[in-house]
Amino acid sequence: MRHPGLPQAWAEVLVDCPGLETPYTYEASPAIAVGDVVLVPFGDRLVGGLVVRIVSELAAELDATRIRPIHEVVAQSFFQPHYWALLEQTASYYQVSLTQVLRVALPPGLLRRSQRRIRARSGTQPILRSGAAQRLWPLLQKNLETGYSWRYLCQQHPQASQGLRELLQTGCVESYICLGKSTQAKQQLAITLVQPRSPHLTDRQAAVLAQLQQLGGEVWLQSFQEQTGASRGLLDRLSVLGCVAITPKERLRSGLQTTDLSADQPRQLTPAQAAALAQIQQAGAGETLLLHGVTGSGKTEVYLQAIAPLLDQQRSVLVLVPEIGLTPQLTERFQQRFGGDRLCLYHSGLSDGERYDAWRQMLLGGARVVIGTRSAVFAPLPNLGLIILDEEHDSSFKQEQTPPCYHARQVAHWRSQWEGCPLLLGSATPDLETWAATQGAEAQTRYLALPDRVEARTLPPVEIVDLRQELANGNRSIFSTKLQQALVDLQARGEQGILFIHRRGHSTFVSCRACGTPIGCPHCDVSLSYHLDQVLNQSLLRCHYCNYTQAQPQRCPACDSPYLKNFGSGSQRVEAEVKRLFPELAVYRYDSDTTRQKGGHQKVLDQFRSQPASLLVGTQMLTKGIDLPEVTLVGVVAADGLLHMPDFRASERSLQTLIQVAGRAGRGDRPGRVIVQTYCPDHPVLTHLLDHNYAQFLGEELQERQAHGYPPAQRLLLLSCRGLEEAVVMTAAEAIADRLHPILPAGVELLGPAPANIARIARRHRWQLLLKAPPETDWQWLPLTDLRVCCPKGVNLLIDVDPLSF
Ligand SMILES: Nc1ncnc2c1ncn2[C@@H]1O[C@H](COP(=O)(O)OP(=O)(O)OP(=O)(O)O)[C@@H](O)[C@H]1O
Ligand SMILES: [Zn+2]
Ligand SMILES: [Zn+2]
Repeated sequence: MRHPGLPQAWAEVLVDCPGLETPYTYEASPAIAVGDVVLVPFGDRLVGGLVVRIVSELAAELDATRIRPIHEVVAQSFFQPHYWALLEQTASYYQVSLTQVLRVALPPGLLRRSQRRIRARSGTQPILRSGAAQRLWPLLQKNLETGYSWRYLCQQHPQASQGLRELLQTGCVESYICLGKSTQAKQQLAITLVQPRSPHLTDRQAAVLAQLQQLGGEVWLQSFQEQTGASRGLLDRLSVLGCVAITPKERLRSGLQTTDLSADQPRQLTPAQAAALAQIQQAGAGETLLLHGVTGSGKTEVYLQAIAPLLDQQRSVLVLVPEIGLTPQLTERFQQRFGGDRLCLYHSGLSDGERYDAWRQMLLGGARVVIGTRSAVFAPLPNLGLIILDEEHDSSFKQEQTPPCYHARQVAHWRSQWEGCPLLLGSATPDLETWAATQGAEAQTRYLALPDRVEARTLPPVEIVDLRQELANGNRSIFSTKLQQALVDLQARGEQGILFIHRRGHSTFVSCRACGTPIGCPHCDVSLSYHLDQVLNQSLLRCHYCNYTQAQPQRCPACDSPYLKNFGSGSQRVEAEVKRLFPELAVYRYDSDTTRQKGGHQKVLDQFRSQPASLLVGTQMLTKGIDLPEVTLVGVVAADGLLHMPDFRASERSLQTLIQVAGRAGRGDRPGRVIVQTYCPDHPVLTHLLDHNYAQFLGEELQERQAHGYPPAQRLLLLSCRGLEEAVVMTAAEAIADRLHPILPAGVELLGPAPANIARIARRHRWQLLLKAPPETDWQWLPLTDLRVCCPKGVNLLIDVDPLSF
């Protein structure tokens, strides 16, 4: 990484100031390397920064005489070399700068919050000139291990910074970065088991010790007292006897709430689970495994048992989940198994301070399990033993719309190789590309299957209802006769059910009966959805892309006719219909409108779970692995909205969604039942839903993709131009096409430019180009700088490697 041979080098430094995104250039000595934490002049101050690039030639627009040198190196290679390599690999693959990767990987303000410290190197004895240096040296001898903060030392002598510089020059002291303790990190008393047995214990004391042991030997004092009823006096007595220690420990702001969860014991594995676990434990460094387990087959139990021995060996585990909505249940299970102290949550819902805390804990703390969403793939865990990606087919692992457009599964794959640990992908409906990698003689990924549900539970039978027939029979309700009867039965038996609808809101669009014009968003090329605001008791039209909201007009904006009609149903309408038809059922809506607040997902699920005869009406969110054992009925109100998406992945996505929704039924002791309503009952996706043969579907779908040259047969890259003025955006896209056509490598195809599926979102027009290439080609030939030059001011170019939406 170092560049000693270069005659003159410049360093691009990411300056740690809020809002600054592009690096600044400084003159660098040959000793400076990428990844160094440095101090640089910025305005009239000195600020911390991170060296992100060393260049030997200065950009033309920069004036060499005005470039200032780096003030000094604070810490060399602050990041582990393979962590840095991972960031560089991500930047290079996704065609973005390292800075853009750093922005998602590191918590904001990392350097600002960190502390610069100085310590003496042992065994050195310098000859010192200045009084300040002579004064500081003996002080540094007093704490050889961690030294003192720069700030503290500066308070010890008026010329301290000069003295410190002299000390640094002699090489007998070193400067390093220490992640500062955040001021808000709370301390709380914890009780730790020291000695489980002692000759003179009373029965009560012995019982309390046994309980502590059962809870894993270390818990928060307060929650332990609440759970066991042990008095503080009794615990203090045990502490005097040397059986326990009661000490303050740091409590993470991002830490888990102190819920009184009972400890959970590992389950006796089924033969299939045991076989999968054995393979995971044999997996080699950097190996990828796919755990394809049908819904309710006990994948999570396999994860838990794969993790436990690693923690005992002081290794860490990273668990990535698609969305935070799914995390409360999963977190709860992990917490019950391992205890809250060994778990850490990391997701974008945390505040900057919380993210910083979590980061610091991960860097400094011992082995632990981190559960997080997409960006947690960059969590700086020491000594990784395993990476797990649960629901690996979920598209929220891919960042879209803002660079870097990375896929956490891809980054996890590289990371497992750098760290030498296996990567375990889990799903009931694996992604076609993941599955394809398990096939054939040169399979890259080991395939593990859990073909059955645990405890001999069966997958719920699926019944398809033809809505055309319902209409012919005079049923104009959104519920077929069969689904209505099923809801009546559900109510009579006091059971729980789920209704799935793929759109939120009340109606999906409003249009004029006189002229047929749908009411559209003024900022996007989509129609507005009808919402009923229960608080304001007002009818609203809302855009699901830019959130533009207006009151429902009285007359058609196009022809002034008063006859407006709502079409298509969303979750709100379904909820209202159920309430009207089945007043005795307790109905809860589970969509992004009702779960917006912190802890909202958990709250809705808890309410639903506590009612005997209840119904959960929800959107896509329902598919994310929630485990509700009492649910016996799943109804899909209209499958059609899913089936007809304009995307080559439409079949794969809709079958995944339907299998996942159907999989919420019959997970407990009572068998489940699934009713799917549709206007096209013969759609191949529904045929495969009926036969529960997902692998066969994937096989057929793979052939389709090969025939049409889509992934995994070909690689894709999307170049998307966005801007306020359509003509300017279009011209930029055409200029890019002109620049690319003459240099396309053999086998690479360029499609477009053309407007995106939704040609305008939030007033920005979108024109795009799609590159298709054989799987072995890379994108390094793309002249990125030139392409950016094609885009005038006001047009943004987004590069999406392996895009998932168009
Ligand atoms: N070996 C086992 N014996 C008994 N019960 C088990 C066993 N393994 C898992 N379970 C229970 O079965 C239920 C389903 O398991 P789990 O949620 O792990 O399945 P899953 O495959 O992750 O499901 P999904 O993908 O549908 O979310 C859970 O309540 C779990 O506690
Ligand atoms: Zn009209
Ligand atoms: Zn809009």
